Order: sequence, then C-alpha cells, then structure tokens
Amino acid sequence: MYKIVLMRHGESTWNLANRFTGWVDVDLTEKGVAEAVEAGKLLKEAGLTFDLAFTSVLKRAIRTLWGTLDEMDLMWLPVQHDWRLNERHYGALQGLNKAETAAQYGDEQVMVWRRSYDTPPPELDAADPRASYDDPRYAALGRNQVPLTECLKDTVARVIPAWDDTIAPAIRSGKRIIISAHGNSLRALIKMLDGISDADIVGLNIPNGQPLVYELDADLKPIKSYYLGDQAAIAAAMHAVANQGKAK
Ligand SMILES: O=C(O)[C@H](O)COP(=O)(O)O
Repeated sequence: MYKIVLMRHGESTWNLANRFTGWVDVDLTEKGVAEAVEAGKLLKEAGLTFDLAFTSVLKRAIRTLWGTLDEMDLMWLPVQHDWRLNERHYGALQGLNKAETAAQYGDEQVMVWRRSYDTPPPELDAADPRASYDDPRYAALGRNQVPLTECLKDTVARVIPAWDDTIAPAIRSGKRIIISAHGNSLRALIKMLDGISDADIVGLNIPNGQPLVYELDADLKPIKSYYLGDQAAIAAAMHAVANQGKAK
C-alpha cells in the first residue's frame, strides 16, 4: 500500500479578494502561510513523512510547500516543479472578482465557467500582456502548449501526463510523495484517481491548505482518502469555495 498527500495551496491574496487567479502568480496571505505550517503539524501528528515533493511553477503552491516542509524539518527534500500542476488557466476571467462577475453574467454562467468539465471561460487575447508566452518559466513550451484559457478537460489533459511520466513512477519506486498544487489541477488528478464522472466532478471543491491523504493499492488505485484536521472546518471551507462564484 502506498500513501500520498495532495494539498491545495494556503489562502492566496486573490483567494482573499475573491478574484479568478488561474496562471497569475499571486502570493499567499499571512493566513495562507499559517495554513501551510498547520498542515506540516498535522502531517507530523499523523506520522507521515516524505522523500520527494511535486509542485507547480506558481509561488502560492511553492510557498505552501516550503511552509509545510519547514515545519516538518524537511526543507532539504528534492522538489520537482512542473508547470503541468499549475492551476487551470482562467482565460479572460483572470483578475476579475468572482461575485461581481456573477452579478454581471449570472450565477449559472459563472458556475459553467468555474465547474463545467468541457466549457472553457472566454479566451485571453493572444496579444494580451497577461498571456504567458514571454514568461521564462514557460520558455521550454511550444506556443500551442501555453493556454489562453482552459476547461477542466484541458487541465486533465496535462495533469495526467505529469502523473504518468513522473509522479506515478516515483510512487512505484517506493518514494513517499507530497503534491502541493491548486484547486483545479487537484480536481483533475482526483477525477482520474477516483474515476469521477464528468457530471459529478462539478460538485468537488478543494479547501485551501488541508492535507488530503490517499492510500493507494499496488496498481495505484485508491483504497481510501481522507483529509487530516478538523472535519467540520474542512466541510465548511469546501462549502465556502463552492459559493465563491455567487452574486452576493
Ligand atoms: O484560480 C482560481 O481562481 C482559484 O484558485 C480556483 O478557483 P475556482 O474555485 O473558482 O475554480
């Protein structure tokens, strides 16, 4: 049996401001930093430790990992940064307030943009300075690999190869791993692991900074999964994430 840990980054400045973030590289709030440390405490209490970490190329996930590993006295751990673990690209919505967007376009439309499996938000213009073409962290990617928007299906199409190419082989080789990533890149991974349908994935919301343990069998199929920490607080946090896209 293998045990792996998935964790969404702690609260970011744009989580606090309720803005669509996607590939925008915003930092953690003080609360987000504290959540990362608290996650480290929970992991230690659960008797978990790691040999290798995976994260995205966005600082909210990286800094969360740092805070957690620091608390666990594991700052020496090898870390693989992979753009394929980035948040889902939120297209032209990036930077907009979610509740204001719902007030303008309606809760239903925003729900489609946030949670439908295969309808992406409106695309960024390729000439928009917010496009990531010139960002050095994506220099190795072809222009057609740098998204201007993504639906969850598009995110699945990059997260699963990251799992197959690097994460799954590391687990099979016996490495105890933690993945610090994002709400929607983790939804993509969990969809695959748990075999969740395109319709049912709409209802899955991931709270910030809470370690999610997956116990996997020899074929890397989940035996069970559970969040560490205060279960009522976690349920409330998931509910709050679900409601972020509603007009106030
Ligand atoms: O990119 C974002 O805005 C969030 O990290 C995830 O947002 P969502 O829960 O609205 O998809």
